[in-house]
Amino acid sequence: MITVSDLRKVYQQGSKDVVALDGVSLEVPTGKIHGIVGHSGAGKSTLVRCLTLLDQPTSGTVAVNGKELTNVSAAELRNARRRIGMVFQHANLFDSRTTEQNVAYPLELVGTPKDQIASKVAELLELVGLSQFAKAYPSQLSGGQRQRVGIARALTTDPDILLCDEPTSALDPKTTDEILDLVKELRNRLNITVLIITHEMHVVKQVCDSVSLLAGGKIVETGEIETVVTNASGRLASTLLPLPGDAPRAEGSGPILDLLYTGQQATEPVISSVARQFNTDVNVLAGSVEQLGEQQYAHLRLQLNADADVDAIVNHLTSNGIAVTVKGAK
Ligand SMILES: Nc1ncnc2c1ncn2[C@@H]1O[C@H](COP(=O)(O)OP(=O)(O)OP(=O)(O)O)[C@@H](O)[C@H]1O
Repeated sequence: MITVSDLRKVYQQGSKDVVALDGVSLEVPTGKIHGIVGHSGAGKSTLVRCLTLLDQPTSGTVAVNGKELTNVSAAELRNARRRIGMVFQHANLFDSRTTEQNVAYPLELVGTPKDQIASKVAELLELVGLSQFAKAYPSQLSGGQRQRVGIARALTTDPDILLCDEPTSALDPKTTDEILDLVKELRNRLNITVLIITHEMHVVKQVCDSVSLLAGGKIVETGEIETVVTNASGRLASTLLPLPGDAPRAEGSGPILDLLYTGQQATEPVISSVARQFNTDVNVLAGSVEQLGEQQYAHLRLQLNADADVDAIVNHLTSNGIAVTVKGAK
């Protein structure tokens, strides 16, 4: 488990203070995969640097399994850093080292005996599916394979947390999915806690149990995927489950409703039940149905008859667990 409490980072730029992190608090339980998304300048890189203790936060704490990593002595810093394994956008491998030598590097740095290094490296290469590439050099590996080496290297210290900073941003869609599948498999096998910093919503959809939106150095929205996707007033719902951009324009003056809901409700005949019970036509203006993790989610934009009883219909839908926003009539 990682617990971030009221983390602040203020940089000095000349006489000006730049508040890069403005009271970030976050708790990710053991074995969960949490995504952190945000636009450029939101504070993602600063958060990564503070979590990996490369940068000292101005205030606030970071704790792994209840043990505080911030404010440790210089002597303890190295051990504290080992609790968090780091995966970067580019694997940053040594070109002159083979796969196994790259993975061995962090263990050599701390003087691990050679036989222990050999068995640990073999175990990790097996885990990431690269045993047959142990003697290959980075130039002989694909981008996805290089990222697997980076992941194996991040696991050499048996970290409690795997912190992945834009891990798939340099990869094509197929390789992205393979790496995300690997991250999920590692979580399942090692029960490791994973934090993924990303600007790709696909990553969140594919692999995350929960997500936070970072903006202006603050977490402005956070929660389990199911909660944020069906929170009609949140910013993440429409980003995770956008309607097609070329949705047909509404015609007439009938009210327009946006519906967000999950698998359980998706199996109910929502549209026909509204039409039947409330005696209105229901025109589907746009729709998006997606599988996120194990669940199916739907986002529908409907137009009703001008004289439809909107309040009663909204009540009916919300009592069935569907989040509804009335977009007004056009
Ligand atoms: N060393 C620094 N000195 C001064 N200001 C900084 C420093 N590092 C970051 N900042 C500022 O802090 C804010 C957050 O920057 P940060 O790099 O963390 O954002 P980001 O979300 O990672 O953006 P990107 O996705 O573009 O990398 C920005 O306003 C940035 O200018």
